[in-house]
Amino acid sequence: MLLIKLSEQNVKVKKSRPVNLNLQTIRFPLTAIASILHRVSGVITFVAVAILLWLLNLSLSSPEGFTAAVSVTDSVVVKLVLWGILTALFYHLVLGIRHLLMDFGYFEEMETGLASTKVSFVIVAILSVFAGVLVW
Ligand code: HEM
Repeated sequence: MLLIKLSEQNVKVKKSRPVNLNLQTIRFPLTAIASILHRVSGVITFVAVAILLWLLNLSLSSPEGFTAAVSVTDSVVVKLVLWGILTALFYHLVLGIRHLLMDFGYFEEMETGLASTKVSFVIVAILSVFAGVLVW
């Protein structure tokens, strides 16, 4: 009996809490998405350093190694990976500079923060096209 009463009380307490666990109703603002992607691009860049150092080492090891490195980068999949790495690096760089500017007190208001995010996205898109031209 006591247990039932206690569990009824529990249910009442839980029901009165303002919870919103329906993920489909939660919308992140653009600035939050930019921030999450900045961390993701940082992790991609971190992993990419190992891949690029391996490729550099292979290309510098010997003339045969250089030919091997060239043939590795000849495949479409590897080109796509390299393009993704460069895009992530450009994203991290541009949004990182925006972040540092915010640390200095710029773009901290809602409107300027949103505007600087949009401008950063456009710059990254242009640099991403440039990366594609470099890779292909
Ligand atoms: C090899 C190069 C780099 C790697 C592997 C790297 C990696 C990372 C990672 C993993 C984070 C996320 C840390 C976290 O959210 O807890 C981060 C944050 C950050 N990175 Fe980089 N990064 C690199 C280069 C750069 C460059 C060139 C800039 C210049 C703009 C930069 C600016 C920043 C800033 C400002 C943050 C802090 C963001 C925040 O506090 O939310 N990073 N970096």
